[in-house]
Amino acid sequence: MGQPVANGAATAPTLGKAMLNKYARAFFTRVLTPFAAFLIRRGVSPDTVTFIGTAGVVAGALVFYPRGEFFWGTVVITLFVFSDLVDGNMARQLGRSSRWGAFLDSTLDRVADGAIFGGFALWYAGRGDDNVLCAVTLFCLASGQVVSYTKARGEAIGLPVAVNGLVERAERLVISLVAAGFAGLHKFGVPGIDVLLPIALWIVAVGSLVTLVQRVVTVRRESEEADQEAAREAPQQSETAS
Ligand SMILES: CCCCCCCC/C=C\CCCCCCCC(=O)OC[C@H](COP(=O)(O)O[C@@H]1[C@H](O)[C@H](OP(=O)(O)O)[C@@H](O)[C@H](O)[C@H]1O)OC(=O)CCCCCCC/C=C\CCCCCCCC
Ligand SMILES: Nc1ccn([C@@H]2O[C@H](COP(=O)(O)O)[C@@H](O)[C@H]2O)c(=O)n1
Ligand SMILES: [Mg+2]
Ligand SMILES: [Mg+2]
Repeated sequence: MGQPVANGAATAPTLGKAMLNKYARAFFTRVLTPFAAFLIRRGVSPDTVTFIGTAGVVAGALVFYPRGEFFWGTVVITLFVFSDLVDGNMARQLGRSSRWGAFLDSTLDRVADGAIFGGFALWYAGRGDDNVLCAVTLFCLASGQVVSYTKARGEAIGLPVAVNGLVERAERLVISLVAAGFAGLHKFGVPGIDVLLPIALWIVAVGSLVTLVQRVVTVRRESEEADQEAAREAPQQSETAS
């Protein structure tokens, strides 16, 4: 989120970036920039794209996934999820990247993620009938939200949080959605392929846990360094004042 950018190209420090955000974002920025420019010419605002994209993801996840329609759910979600890359691109082309936009983008990311993993959980709690996978899915949902929270809270207390970790949002989505899309082919007669979704959910669960530990350790180190720095500066300031 929120990286400083110019002409649609990310210029943020890449320290600690996970693989997709580091490499795929640049590619999709190039691909999606003409489409973002087209929407701007049609008078569409970045906020509209953010809202419509989220609504599409939520609808795709909650209409199809609880019924076990993983292929069609993933198709609908995939059509809308790239709006998350288009809205920021539009804001940057317009020179209108704003704090409000950053807040809206991140907040609605959490809503979309909740719907995707909530849709899987509803399936396993219902006709999918698997308590263990329901629990793993709920862990994916909760840990993904906490992983994002660690960064937001760390940054809110003035720390750089200079690590993104092993599995950030793009990885969580790509692993889960690609697996769900292929697993959905089971309904079209492809045998055995439905096992991909449970495998993906376990990978996302373990990866999110590792990422959470990476971020907590980083915030602890950064906050200790910041507190020590503040303690060193405090006596100097009182000497200057007296
Ligand atoms: C046989 C047929 C099967 C059909 C299968 C169809 C499969 C298609 C499947 C999936 C496509 C999935 C695409 C997912 C794309 C995700 C794009 C996206 O939204 O990325 C968002 C991400 C982060 O954006 P932000 O910076 O706006 O968000 C920040 C983030 O949420 C932070 O969270 P944290 O990481 O901390 O947990 C928050 O902290 C922060 O607040 C928030 O603002 O954007 C990126 O990272 C950019 C990279 C995107 C890379 C997309 C790669 C897509 C790659 C491949 C998809 C195609 C796969 C096709 C398979 C086809 C098989 C037939
Ligand atoms: N409605 C919006 C959405 C996003 N922004 C800005 O873009 C940044 C996120 O970029 P992505 O490529 O990850 O979408 C966000 O931090 C905002 O600066 C906006 O202004 N308005
Ligand atoms: Mg976005
Ligand atoms: Mg986003």
